[in-house]
Amino acid sequence: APPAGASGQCFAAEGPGPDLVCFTLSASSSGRPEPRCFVPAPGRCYSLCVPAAPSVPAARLHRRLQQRLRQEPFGRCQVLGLLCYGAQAALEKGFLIQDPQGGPETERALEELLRGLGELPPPLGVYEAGERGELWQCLWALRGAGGRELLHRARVVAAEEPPLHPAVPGLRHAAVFHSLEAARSVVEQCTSFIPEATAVLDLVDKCPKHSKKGEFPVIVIEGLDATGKTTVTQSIKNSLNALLLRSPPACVSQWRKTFDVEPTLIRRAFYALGNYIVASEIAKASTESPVVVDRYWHSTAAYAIATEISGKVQNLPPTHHEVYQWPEDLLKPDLVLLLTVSPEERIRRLQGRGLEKTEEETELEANSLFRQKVEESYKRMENPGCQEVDASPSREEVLRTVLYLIKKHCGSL
Ligand SMILES: Nc1ncnc2c1ncn2[C@@H]1O[C@H](COP(=O)(O)OP(=O)(O)O)[C@@H](O)[C@H]1O
Ligand SMILES: Nc1ccn([C@@H]2O[C@H](COP(=O)(O)OP(=O)(O)O)[C@@H](O)[C@H]2O)c(=O)n1
Repeated sequence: APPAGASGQCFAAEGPGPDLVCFTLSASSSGRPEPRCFVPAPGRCYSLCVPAAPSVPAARLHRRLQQRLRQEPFGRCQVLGLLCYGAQAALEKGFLIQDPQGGPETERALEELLRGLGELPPPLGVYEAGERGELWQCLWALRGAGGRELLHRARVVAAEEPPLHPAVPGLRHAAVFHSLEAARSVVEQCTSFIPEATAVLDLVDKCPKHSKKGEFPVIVIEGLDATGKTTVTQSIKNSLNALLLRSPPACVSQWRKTFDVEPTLIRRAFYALGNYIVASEIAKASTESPVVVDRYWHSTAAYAIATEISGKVQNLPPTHHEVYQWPEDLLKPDLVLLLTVSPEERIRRLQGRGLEKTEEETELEANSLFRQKVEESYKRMENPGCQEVDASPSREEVLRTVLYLIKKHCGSL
């Protein structure tokens, strides 16, 4: 909900610069300081937002806007992610577009972009400085024959940062799925424009529902890229005569590149379904031998949370939040080990693998925040939680530690 005392809407801009900037829109001044730096003169500032409710058409519209705003003539603008509360305090997701030059071209291009979206395009927000330097937002609905109608004009005043990041309440429906049905229904809505969605659903529907674990232990290895999951899971497989599985499973991995370019809602639903397919493989395999799994639900949830929650680690949902709870209808492993290494060691290992040798400093900074959020989300997972393993020592030593923990938790094998 908008922060207490907000009499209109609240805006939270994301991106470089301030982490979460909140503004209240109100008919009269609240006496709070004016956000003077919001539109740097002689620049102009605009907003475009679509409903943040978990709907496939809205998610695709957001993605379309994002792609168009990366093209010309918007190259000279700074485009920031924007979360805002619209009518009836419903969360909206979109973009704040800052044009440092402030000519008429950007506004014309934005109008054209919106008109190109077909019927009922989202309104265009235009920010204007008032006579005394105060800031106003005008919300324009685009009409036929090049016309537009003013829907709303309101004063922009600074607001306090809300106690919860605005994306937190919607996470469970927009990115972190807690049931097969929830993920399935999203992918089902995509069959008309993603042919692979039908193939994924066919595989899911062939799996027995509510798979039960066999008598052998099931161990999941989690961690960021290059923390040593492949190395450790291979070694466990050899040491314990275990079957090695991974999520997403081989049968859907050829479709990853298709779903990876889709909006969060669709992409995360695909990975969630992958976990249910793996669950049925685990159920079968664990009647015959120990099973080791390279990534599972904790990866799907932790990456989804970390990408949806912009800004600093403190913006993550608080500990014990419902997003950190294991889905009730997904087979639970006996033990989940989280491999962690220092950022420096992780980069050494990435480079050793011949990937990403050079990175811009700013990107590294963004990556570092992202990495921290993924790791912290992993650590907050519950029921089952992740047990952390320092994976910085040698391969042999890491394997010894992991085998010791498996014996301790799963008894003699
Ligand atoms: N304990 C370790 N010490 C040093 N290098 C390691 C260790 N474990 C893995 N590596 C190396 O680090 C790189 C990433 O490991 P990998 O197992 O592929 O990680 P992941 O599967 O988590 O991405 C590989 O080149 C691997 O050989
Ligand atoms: N169970 C899983 C596995 C991967 N993923 C996604 O896939 C990405 C990493 O997968 P990957 O196979 O490249 O990882 P590595 O094997 O390189 O460590 C993450 O960014 C997640 O977004 C997921 O959501 N759920």
